[in-house]
Amino acid sequence: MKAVHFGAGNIGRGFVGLLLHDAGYEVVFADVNAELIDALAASDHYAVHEVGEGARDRVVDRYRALNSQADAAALAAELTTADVVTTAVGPTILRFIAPHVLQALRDRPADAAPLAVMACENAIDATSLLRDEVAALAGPDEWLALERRAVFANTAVDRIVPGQPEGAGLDVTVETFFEWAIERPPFGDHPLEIPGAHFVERLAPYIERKLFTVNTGHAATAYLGFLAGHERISDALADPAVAEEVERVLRETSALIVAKHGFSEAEQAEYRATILARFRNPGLPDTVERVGRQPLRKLSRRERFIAPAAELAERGLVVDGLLAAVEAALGFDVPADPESVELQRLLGEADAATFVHDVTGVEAGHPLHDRLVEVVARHVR
Ligand SMILES: NC(=O)c1ccc[n+]([C@@H]2O[C@H](COP(=O)([O-])OP(=O)(O)OC[C@H]3O[C@@H](n4cnc5c(N)ncnc54)[C@H](O)[C@@H]3O)[C@@H](O)[C@H]2O)c1
Ligand SMILES: O=P(O)(O)OC[C@@H](O)[C@@H](O)[C@H](O)[C@H](O)CO
Repeated sequence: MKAVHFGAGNIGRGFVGLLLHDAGYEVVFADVNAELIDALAASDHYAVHEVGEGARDRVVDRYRALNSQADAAALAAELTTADVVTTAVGPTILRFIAPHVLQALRDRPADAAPLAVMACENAIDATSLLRDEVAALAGPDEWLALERRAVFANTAVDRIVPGQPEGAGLDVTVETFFEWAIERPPFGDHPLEIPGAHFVERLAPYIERKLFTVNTGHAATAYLGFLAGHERISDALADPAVAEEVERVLRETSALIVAKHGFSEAEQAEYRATILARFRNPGLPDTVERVGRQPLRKLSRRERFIAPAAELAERGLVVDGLLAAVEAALGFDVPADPESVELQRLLGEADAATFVHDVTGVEAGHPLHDRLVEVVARHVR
């Protein structure tokens, strides 16, 4: 069994690659970072160091590594005989992966088992997004012939893998916790066997619970922590003023998760408490800059703040904490992050209504719209 995994970064090496390896797959890492790929190719293993209760070290071996930009022919050959394709590159990069997947479907023998494609990104329906990019590249006629050569399954992945310190090499430090939920129905009678993953009939409750609890809480901690002058996520949450605000945000998104997906209040409260304990893990050197990265993506319509706030507002429920977190995000000014630079440029140039329209995608007339404009108006310069 062979899996080609795009994105040999933190979650790629520290989670998806590890679980595929443990499931018995020969993993082929594909990445555009030449230095990383050369280092992976030059080594025959790397270690995943867990931190936290019950931590143990794991070794990933029997992998190969390919530069997906410089060595497209070798990548195409690997894809032709792969069973599984996964990605962990970031949702905005999926369109660059689509041509490789299309080529793989074209090159595969018509009678080969369908290629299982799973995008492991923090985004709702990320695999569907990738499939739509592949279908658009193919065009309707060719897609009709090719689509049966693949199974596209949406997934939700959860494990905090911080940026790795300088000099760590290929090894990755991760938390002990992990969850990988995969849509079951696309596989029909032939589900994959990945012991670390669980297969679910409907992914929406899992991805929304994860994105609107873990990632909403994480991003709120990052933006509020950044403004309070904290560098690490664990330090930000040790600040009572930040912790109180983050808990307020999570009470709001929990109201939505419980109302919409039928998790009980007790179950959701326990999930929330586990997550806050994970953020507080002092052994995890996670930073507000990593967690707050790409603020424009995080402020977009289907993402961790605006999606739950919009649905809560539609239901007439409280969104004050989420709006305070959105306001904190507007203060994320990190020169090394191109989206932060762009955010600050927009705040300097656009009027509040244009900013709300262009960045959050919330339209005039929506119950959240005017409140967002009020928030942004306090920050446009
Ligand atoms: N780190 C986490 O805690 C975590 C947890 C769950 C989900 N995720 C999600 O996983 C994805 C990756 O996050 P990460 O933290 O591993 O980021 P990362 O920056 O560490 O890794 C991303 C990797 O993708 C590579 N890449 C970029 N463009 C590429 C391309 N065109 N083709 C192939 N590779 C390409 C980069 O070189 C990099 O090695 C994101 O969607 C993130 O939201 C991250
Ligand atoms: O990866 P992002 O930028 O979407 O979000 C940053 C973090 O919240 C995220 O990487 C978490 O660590 C992860 O989602 C935990 O499962």
